[in-house]
Amino acid sequence: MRAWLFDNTTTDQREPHDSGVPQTADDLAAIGVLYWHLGDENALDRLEEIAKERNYKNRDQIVVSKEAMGDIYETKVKSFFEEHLHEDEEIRFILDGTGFFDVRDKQDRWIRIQIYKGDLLVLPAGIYHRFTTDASNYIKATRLFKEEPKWTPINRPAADENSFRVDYLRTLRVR
Ligand SMILES: CSCCC(=O)/C(O)=C/O
Ligand SMILES: [Fe+2]
Repeated sequence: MRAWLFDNTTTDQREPHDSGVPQTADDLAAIGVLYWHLGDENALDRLEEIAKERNYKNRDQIVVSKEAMGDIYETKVKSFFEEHLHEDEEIRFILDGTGFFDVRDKQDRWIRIQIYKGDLLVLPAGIYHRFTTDASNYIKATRLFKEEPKWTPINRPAADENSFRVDYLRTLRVR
């Protein structure tokens, strides 16, 4: 994982958009974003331990690529990049490839998080975020869920009064 403040330019979303201001795992933890690098050896055993500790009961796999998605790839990548939240954690273990998750910090700036094979990223319920593939146009991930998947993305600003959003902001003490 590597993270930085997004530069807010409007060129292709798949470019790094690196402002040159790095962000650390502690900066992410301050907004409730959890990160582990599970490595190559024993990564799956470690994933099972964390899934047990955190009660992640369900999972599936997703491949985001032109090859896997065909004609819907570009539409799908655009929809992942709409600013949204979920009423459950978004939990992704990266099996292969790379991509960018953008999350809003307390000052409403975008932090861009580049994720790699062996990374486990957990976004809390209620955080505004978006996802894009990078220039490689390929990522393969395990998606984990506490219960049945709650897929529905709730876009900003419609989600501003959502109770999961309000609760999340309370945990940050910004509301
Ligand atoms: C690397 S997983 C693809 C992105 C995704 O599943 C999602 O829900 C983004 O918000
Ligand atoms: Fe999402």
